[in-house]
Amino acid sequence: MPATVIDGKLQSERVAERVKTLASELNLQTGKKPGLAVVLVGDDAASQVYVGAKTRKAAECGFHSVQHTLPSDTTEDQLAELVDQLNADPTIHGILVQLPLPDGINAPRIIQSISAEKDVDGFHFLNVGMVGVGEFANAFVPCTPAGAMLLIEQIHGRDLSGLNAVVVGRSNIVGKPMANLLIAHNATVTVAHSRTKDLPGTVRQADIVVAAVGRPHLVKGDWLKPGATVIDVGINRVPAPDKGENKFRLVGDVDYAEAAQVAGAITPVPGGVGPMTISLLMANTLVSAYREAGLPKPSFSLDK
Ligand SMILES: Nc1nc(=O)c2c([nH]1)NC[C@@H]1CN(c3ccc(C(=O)N[C@@H](CCC(=O)O)C(=O)O)cc3)C=[N+]21
Repeated sequence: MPATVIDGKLQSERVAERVKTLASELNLQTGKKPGLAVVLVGDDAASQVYVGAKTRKAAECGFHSVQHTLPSDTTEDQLAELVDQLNADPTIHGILVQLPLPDGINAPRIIQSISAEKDVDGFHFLNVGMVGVGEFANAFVPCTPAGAMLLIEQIHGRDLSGLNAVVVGRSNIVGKPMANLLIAHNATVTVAHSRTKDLPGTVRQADIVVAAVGRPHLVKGDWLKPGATVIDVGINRVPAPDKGENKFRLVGDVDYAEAAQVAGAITPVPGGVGPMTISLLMANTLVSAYREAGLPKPSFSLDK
């Protein structure tokens, strides 16, 4: 039986609807709007697309949405100055500095200079540490792993006791926080990566596979346990000569055509984890605004 397709676009719209409702309630109660500042340095084409999508979604959710686009020759000190200004701006509850930053800018320094209370990407060491120790009440969880968890929740519920999860990839942005979230939800977690001895055999143990390595079509159908849930975090642009010269298409880290024959449930690319990332950015910003207003934290579990 072919796999259930997990509709990330639909689920992301459900999250965004809830954000929008909660933003308007905040506005009625306090006269304030959640404020999101997105900072783009340079003219990377893919980054421009993503940043535009974030700025637009924030406006759709009824936020105060600002985009700062800086030239590629911006200095690290100039960027740090902008971050300081946004840290001090009471109308801004979330700051996102789009990665990657141009060569010559110390990205870790810039990211760590964002105030932890406005770090809606969840990259500040304070947020990383809180997620690491399972202290979620005041943590911003990175948007991609948080979105992936909500999709997993649609299939397995919130308690993953007794299930084996294999995360392929150990990045600070996805793999490591993903593993922490899965552990917090009682899964038995393996983090595999390029130095893992038997990657196919390791993945075959998984009831839940999260692929986040940035290698197009790495995970094959015969790597999967039949019925497994497959969450494909990869967003790879590959040449698509069938669409014309110099045309590209997006593919995940999973060979979808093969995997869909074996998996129980699978996320597509596009239309899977990507849209969830953007909606969870809105959710984090909303939560930040509620916190600043002294209101109780809203939850974003996607009950069916
Ligand atoms: N500080 C920072 N925070 C980020 O969260 C961040 C970042 N830097 N740098 C780049 C990556 C990438 N990222 C994506 C978000 C949404 C889609 C997304 O919505 N993708 C659509 C397709 C979009 C398209 O067609 O290109 C989909 O998968 O359906 C993709 C990629 C956030 N990132």
